[in-house]
Amino acid sequence: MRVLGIEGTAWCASAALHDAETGSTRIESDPYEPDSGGIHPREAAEHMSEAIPRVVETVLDAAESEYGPNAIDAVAFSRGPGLGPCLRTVGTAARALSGALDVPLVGVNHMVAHLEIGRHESGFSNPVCLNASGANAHLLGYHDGRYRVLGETMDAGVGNAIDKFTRHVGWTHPGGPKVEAAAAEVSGTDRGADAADLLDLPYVVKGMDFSFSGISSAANDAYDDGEPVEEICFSLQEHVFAMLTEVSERALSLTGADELVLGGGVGQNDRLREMLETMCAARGAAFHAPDPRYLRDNAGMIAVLGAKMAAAGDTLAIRDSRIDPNFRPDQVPVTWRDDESSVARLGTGSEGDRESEDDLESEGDLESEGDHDRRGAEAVVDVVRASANGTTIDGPIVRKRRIPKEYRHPALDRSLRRERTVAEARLTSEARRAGVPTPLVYDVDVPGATLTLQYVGERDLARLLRGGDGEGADRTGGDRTGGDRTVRAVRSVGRHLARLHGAGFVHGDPTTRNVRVGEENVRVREGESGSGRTHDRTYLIDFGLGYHTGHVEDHAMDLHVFEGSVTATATDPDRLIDAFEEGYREEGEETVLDRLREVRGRGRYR
Ligand SMILES: C[C@@H](O)[C@H](NC(=O)OP(=O)(O)OC[C@H]1O[C@@H](n2cnc3c(N)ncnc32)[C@H](O)[C@@H]1O)C(=O)O
Ligand SMILES: [Fe+2]
Repeated sequence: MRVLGIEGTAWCASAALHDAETGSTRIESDPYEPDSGGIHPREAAEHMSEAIPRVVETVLDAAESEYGPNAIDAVAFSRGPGLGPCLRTVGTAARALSGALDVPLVGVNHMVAHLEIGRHESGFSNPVCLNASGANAHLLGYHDGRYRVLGETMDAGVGNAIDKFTRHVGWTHPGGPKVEAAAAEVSGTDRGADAADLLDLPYVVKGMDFSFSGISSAANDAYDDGEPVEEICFSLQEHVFAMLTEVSERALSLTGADELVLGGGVGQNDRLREMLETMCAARGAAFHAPDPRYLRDNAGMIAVLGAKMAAAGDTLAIRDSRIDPNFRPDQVPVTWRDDESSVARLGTGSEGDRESEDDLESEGDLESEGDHDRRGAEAVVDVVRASANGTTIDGPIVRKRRIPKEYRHPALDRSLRRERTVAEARLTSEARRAGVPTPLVYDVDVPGATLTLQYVGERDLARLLRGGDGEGADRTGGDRTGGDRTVRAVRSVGRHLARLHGAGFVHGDPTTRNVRVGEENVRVREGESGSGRTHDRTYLIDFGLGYHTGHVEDHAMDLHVFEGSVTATATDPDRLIDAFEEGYREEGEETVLDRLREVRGRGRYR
């Protein structure tokens, strides 16, 4: 199968021919280069209408001279997301060509193409995908027929966030390569590792979501204040890419996946690639970054995915082929994958750390086996048996140490570990005072970034979700189905978050991994059969990203983060999400739920 791909979502007019049999791809691109400032939508559209026919013709001519008159089996085009006027030009050209050549039309989601090209090249079966492009920044993972958004920017795309600064400085689009070159002047000297070179900029991650609006403005302010532009560029990269690397690691940890692929134009940046590579190496995950010509916008990725879709029969009738400027990656039914398994691999044995922890517990040999290590996304957790903990504390304890992250600038790393250790200690206790079950905090060692905490629960909610019906059924006494057990657990998480918000702070990272679930004995009520009864207690842990805030938006984000982690990993997310929101409604404010719906529906392509 040979597919003609056409790309033109914003700045790059491009056509490509991909031959699925030989694997060869020929790409012809013509970028729009504004004389000043950023992308002007009207100019970009004008560029597309001139350049698209040209690049298509070049590729078609080459195809015909190589393969003869019936060179093309399908025409694939990027349907969105992107700038409407640009997309319309591409759509019109693609429809006309599919008619003229009498071959099927394939509508490709540009963001899914950015991620599939890495999967295609690497041969990874089920990676977490980081899309770092101009107008977007997503973490995606395949689950139950779609690429789910595990995390994403809450405002600007990563490239746009950087370009906003370069526009302020007066540099032309694209700004990313210029920032990289300027930053290299700092990191090229050994001053790079020196704390003095790193400007303090906002670092905002919320679970696997993140925000760049504050950092762009702070970088602009630093420039206006006379900070050297190289140092701003260096600090901007260190912060922005560390945020992306951190959320990628959290996604690997949440899903249990051990493969990461990179996509998008910002992926051409060496420092970002280096950070991701370092992070993956440290946790034993495989990492793949495609060749730069497949990272920046190009029609090769459209043709490669187009060929897979066409082979799966996933083609479009002309009347259904409208473009979609807000086309989200999770709207695309994935028809072309033969591997149906989910990116979420918890409980299948590929994720050693949590698995062995739970085995240890279920065999009831925590005390006899002794100490046990676990490595989460940011900390190493030691479970210490009761008789060896050297205290009078009855029951196992955990020592949780935030380990240095080699990928991060040392000064940034130190301050994050310190801040989060302090926040966790403080908010874990505050939450308990607000009536939310949390571990007792026995000791805080701020310089060592280490907390000593009570061991709570038996397993995390992520594992309970994966366990499905079988797991909970016989462990909960009167409860018939584990499904009900998980529903009750998520409802209580809703109540817990409402209480935190009522007390004036957010958890910051309420994913299913940060909820522990354990049985608790309750007294037998009169007339009830059976010798005893237990019910579940759900604890919130890991308050390191929490902070005090009364903003409805921040409260809604907490709910969004939790729902994101459920949607990405649960088999029947809708029921769970309803229960979670019911729980929140019981104790929280309706305005927060209204805002949550707004956050969810927000188009983020700016
Ligand atoms: C919707 C679609 O039009 C859009 N595509 C897009 O933004 O082009 P893409 O090629 O994926 O990414 C361009 C961005 O990539 C940045 N970029 C290019 N080289 C870079 C580098 N060396 N370091 C940092 N950023 C770089 C540019 O500054 C620009 O912001 C998208 O994928 O979001
Ligand atoms: Fe792109």
